[in-house]
This record gives sequence, structure tokens and C-alpha cells, in this order.
Amino acid sequence: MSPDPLHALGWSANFAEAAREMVSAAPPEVRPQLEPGRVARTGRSTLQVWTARGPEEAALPGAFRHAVAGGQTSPVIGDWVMVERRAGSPLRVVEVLPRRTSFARAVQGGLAEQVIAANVDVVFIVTTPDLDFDLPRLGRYVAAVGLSGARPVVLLNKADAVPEVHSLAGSVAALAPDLPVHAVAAATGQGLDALRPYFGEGVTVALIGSSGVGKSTLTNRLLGREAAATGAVRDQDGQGRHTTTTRTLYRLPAGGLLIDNPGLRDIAVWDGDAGTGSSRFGVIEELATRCRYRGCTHRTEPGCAVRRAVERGEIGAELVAAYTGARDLPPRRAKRR
Ligand SMILES: Nc1nc2c(ncn2[C@@H]2O[C@H](COP(=O)(O)OP(=O)(O)OP(=O)(O)O)[C@@H](O)[C@H]2O)c(=O)[nH]1
Ligand SMILES: [Zn+2]
Repeated sequence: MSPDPLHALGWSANFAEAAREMVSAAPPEVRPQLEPGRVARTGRSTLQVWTARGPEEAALPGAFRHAVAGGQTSPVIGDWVMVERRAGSPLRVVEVLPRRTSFARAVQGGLAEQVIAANVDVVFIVTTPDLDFDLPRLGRYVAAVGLSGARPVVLLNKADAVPEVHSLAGSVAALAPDLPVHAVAAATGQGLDALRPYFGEGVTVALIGSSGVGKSTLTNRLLGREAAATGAVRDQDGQGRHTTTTRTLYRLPAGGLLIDNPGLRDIAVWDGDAGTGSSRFGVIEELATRCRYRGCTHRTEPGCAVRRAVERGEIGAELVAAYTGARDLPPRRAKRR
């Protein structure tokens, strides 16, 4: 298998290492049947995965669907999974490789987390001054994106129709150090050339922003085709508030990948918990599923995946301190998994 098609999909050394470990832990007769693929679309019992051969359907065994605490991680869009290819049977998902970044939102009133997208490198936070523009809230989204592990970039859209776009760029850029801000008009293409450099080979970009800011228009512009239904279409077919219903990973003609996902794109789902609640800790909770002990406090236990991530510089020690401080419960006896 040539590695090149995978690199174009975002494959990197970390994933390769995790895949090697996984393969070497498998029974010898199974090893040659295992290969990686990237989740481009999720369904209930099947996924679309992109392997070195191209887009393929893969079966999702039940263990992934009824994932409970301590069970198998359920694949989400953007995940790298290992699939088993056996002659005469359909491709089958075997394992989800550790995520480099993950977006989660609180569900069940903050009691649980749902990961929406994985392995996103850059998030375009799309906003426009003609809608409910709120600088402090934008600042919270920027911070939340940073904590997820992705790089935040703000797009002030509708520059053709809303002149305030230009006067606001300065105050938006001041929200965080080195925060890129671009004034664009998705409808006319104005300013979009400045976005091309983000779409390097294998780089995954996701879009978030309130309804009506122009995410679908931007997606179509970047893809050069009508992939996502825009507001105008929605008004005609009279469907619900959001027109984009499939969770889709797109490949851009010039390289790079774009996730336009209804669960991710509406920043309202982050509201309220983006600054202080559990969503900023999604990365840690994801890592914690790989700690050796269930109930690991991420302080002194051996085999702690959270501390290992800090040591590797993958997450900040301050975030972990905030997290462990947030749940400073009486010590529980750690249970070996
Ligand atoms: N003037 C102007 N209008 C734009 C621009 N981009 C989008 N629009 C319009 O804004 C409306 C909403 O655009 P969409 O692309 O559907 O917005 P969306 O963010 O995908 O909205 P949801 O699907 O509801 O989340 C449409 O009528 C677009 O034509 C722009 O750059 N300039
Ligand atoms: Zn731990």
C-alpha cells in the first residue's frame, strides 16, 4: 500500500505508530488484513471510510454502537479507524485510533460528552456583523477551539454587503495572540484566496458559525460546486433550520479536507459551556479512556494517558490542573480495567 493517498487524507506519523502497535497486538493471521481508513460519513451500522483504495463502506460492529463508559470508542467524522479486509466479507471497523484533536459537546445536561468531530487541524469560525455579533462570545469560541487542539481562524463574512467587517477585524484579532482574522465574501469570492494556504496537503479544516452566516455558501465556493444546500435553497424546500444533514468530509480540489457537519457547525451547541463547562475538557476525557485504571485521577497512577499527553506536549498542564481541580473528589480506589 502506498502511503501517499493516506497522507492526502491527513495520515501522520502519530497515527502510523498507533496503527503499528495495534497491528502487532493482533493475532498473526489477522495482521495482513488490517489497514487504516478515515471516517468521511457516519451511519448507524455502516460508515463511509476512505482507505488507500478510495471511499468504501465499512460495517460498524455493535460494540461500537452501544459504547458505554469503558467500552469501545465510537467513531465520528474525521476519525482514523483500523478496518479489517477479508476476502468475501464486507470491510469491518476494528478500532478507532487515538485522536489528535476532538470536539465534544455536553449532552444529558452536562453529565456526558458527545464527540462530534475528530482530528480537525483548523477551525474557521464564521461570523458576520449583520447578525448577532458578540465579541466576548466570539472570544469564548476562539478559546474553545484552541483547547480542542485545533487552530482557530476567524472569518468575517459578507464583506461585500456589510462594511463593518473591515472596522471590526482589529478588535477581533485582539481576542487572542496570533489569531488570524480574514474579511471575506463567500458570495462573491472576495478574500477567499487568503484561505488557500490553510488547506495544505492532509490538513483538515472545519467550519462553525451561527445559522445564516454563510457556511454553506463558503463550502460551495471552496469546493467549486454545489455540495451544501444554502439558505436560499432551504427557504424553497421548507425543511428545518439547518439544510446540511449529512456529516460529510470533503476533499478540496487543490488539496486539504473540509468538514461541514451539522452537529459541529452550529456554535450554539457550545454556548454556555464553552468557557467553563465540560466541553473544554473533552480532550482530557477522551485521553482518560485510555488510562490504565478506571477512576484514574491523572496525578500519580502508572499508565496515565493524560499525564503522558502533557509530557509529550500534546495538551497543556494548566488545562489538566483546571480539570483535576474541577473534580477534586475524595480519592477512589482505582480499578484496573
Ligand atoms: N451579501 C452576502 N450574502 C451572503 C454571503 N455569504 C452568504 N450570504 C447569504 O447569506 C444567507 C445564508 O447563507 P448560508 O450559506 O446558507 O448560511 P449558513 O451559515 O450555511 O446557514 P445554515 O445552513 O442555516 O447554518 C444566504 O442567503 C446567502 O446567500 C456573502 O458573502 N455576502
Ligand atoms: Zn490518568
